[in-house]
Amino acid sequence: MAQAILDVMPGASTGTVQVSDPLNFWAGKRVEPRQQKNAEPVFEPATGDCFFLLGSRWEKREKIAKLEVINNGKSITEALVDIDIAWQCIEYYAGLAGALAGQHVQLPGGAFAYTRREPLGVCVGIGAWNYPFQIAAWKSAPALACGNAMVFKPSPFTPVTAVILAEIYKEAGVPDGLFCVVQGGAETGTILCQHPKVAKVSFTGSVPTGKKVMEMSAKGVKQVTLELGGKSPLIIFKDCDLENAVRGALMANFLTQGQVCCNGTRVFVQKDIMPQFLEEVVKRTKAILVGDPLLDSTRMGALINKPHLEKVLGFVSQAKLQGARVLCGGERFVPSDPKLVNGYFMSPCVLDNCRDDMTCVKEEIFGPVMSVLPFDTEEEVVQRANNTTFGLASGVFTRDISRAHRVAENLEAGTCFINNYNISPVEVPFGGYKMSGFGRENGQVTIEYYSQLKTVVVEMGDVDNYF
Ligand SMILES: NC(=O)C1=CN([C@@H]2O[C@H](COP(=O)(O)OP(=O)(O)OC[C@H]3O[C@@H](n4cnc5c(N)ncnc54)[C@H](O)[C@@H]3O)[C@@H](O)[C@H]2O)C=CC1
Ligand SMILES: C[N+](C)(C)CCCC(=O)O
Repeated sequence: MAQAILDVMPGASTGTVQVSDPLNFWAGKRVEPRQQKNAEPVFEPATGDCFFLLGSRWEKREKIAKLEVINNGKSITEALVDIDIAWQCIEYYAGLAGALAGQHVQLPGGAFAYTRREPLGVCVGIGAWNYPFQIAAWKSAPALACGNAMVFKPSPFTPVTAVILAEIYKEAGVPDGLFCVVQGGAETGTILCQHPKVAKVSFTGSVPTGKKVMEMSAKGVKQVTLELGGKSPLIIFKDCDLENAVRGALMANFLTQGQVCCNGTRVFVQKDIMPQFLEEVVKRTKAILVGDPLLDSTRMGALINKPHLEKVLGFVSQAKLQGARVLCGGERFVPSDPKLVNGYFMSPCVLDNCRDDMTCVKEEIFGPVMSVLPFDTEEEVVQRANNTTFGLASGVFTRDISRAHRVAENLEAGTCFINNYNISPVEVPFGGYKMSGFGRENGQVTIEYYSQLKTVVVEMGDVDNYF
């Protein structure tokens, strides 16, 4: 089954593919053309081509990415990466499915026990709108690999691409009902969390909703994974490679229009290098091309909706009132293309003169707004970095290897990036400390969150009876 799912995931072409094709994850392997296995190809009348059964995987990748752009507003460049991360995730858990194993435990007198890793049953996935396809893959791939069924509810703001994932699974031969998508908002989510036949809920979203999901799940003693918000620190020491630190700060703040839970939005910069850092980061931020997210040249698309754009702009206004200085951006952006004039675009913003007690530094903005804060010493910055109820991610830029690992150890966060930020290889666990949630996605450990362990105890002799 896992192999069948991979056969229809985007990324690789059908037929024999060239080893030299760096974009092809099946490089060098023979992949059976899908139409040989399925006699009923589905044609797309609008374009005349056959999307799911005949189009090369490479074309599918592009089409799903375009749908994700329309779904979410992020740039096509980022959407393509999201689709790649999704198939990599499915490939990874497809591989792990065959590696699920128990333990054999020898007991006295020839008796022994063994453990079996068993599915939980029906798992519910509830997604946020910022990575719609990727979140659906991050939740469903380990769930299905562990033998569970999943009912997935995307955010009502981004209902489209989770359905495409369901179609891919179906085409691969996943039985009806094993991965279902239900649409809806809070009411639908509530029904799913309260349903007596649901064994587990994996939720990605805000802290307030996460608390509700946990409360509802507690009533049915359901397992929960919570991937919630963040206000992550990025610490830049004066001994860093400044060029890379600036790149890291941009990666930490401006992906998906800044609507990323693990973003490093509190950028602590050691005072000695503050002027150089600000000059470079502002220059680079001003150069970010905002506009039509379907164009290859665009680097930042539109925010998710009008109320959210207004909320983010409101954070910038409040920051100004509280004494922050806007070094660039922070305004509604109207592209010259007439068809985009009503879009929810804003110019990416760098705030200087920030203090730890400002709202922009304390609260999750979930938009393209970087707050820069000066610091003097390592001890001081670690204490300030940890002074938050969140704990999703963190980052440190330094050339001092001892310092890097010492800081990583002392930061209260589920991830610490050293000399990089916001990369997410499927092999490594992702999840929060403190109010950013618990449980993990990605990595081998996620198997633990989608399976349960049965112990089987085997007696080889007589029963030792006390009565
Ligand atoms: N840690 C992580 O991996 C991520 C966390 N987030 C967080 O998500 C937030 C933004 O996403 P939103 O979609 O606005 O969050 P949200 O919490 O409003 O909604 C998330 C999902 O929960 C559903 N929902 C809403 N009320 C519910 C209820 N009472 N019961 C069950 N489900 C319910 C929504 O329909 C949606 O599918 C940000 O705060 C961000 O930090 C976003 C992406 C990733
Ligand atoms: C892919 N990455 C690391 C940029 C973000 C993933 C977490 C999220 O869903 O916001």
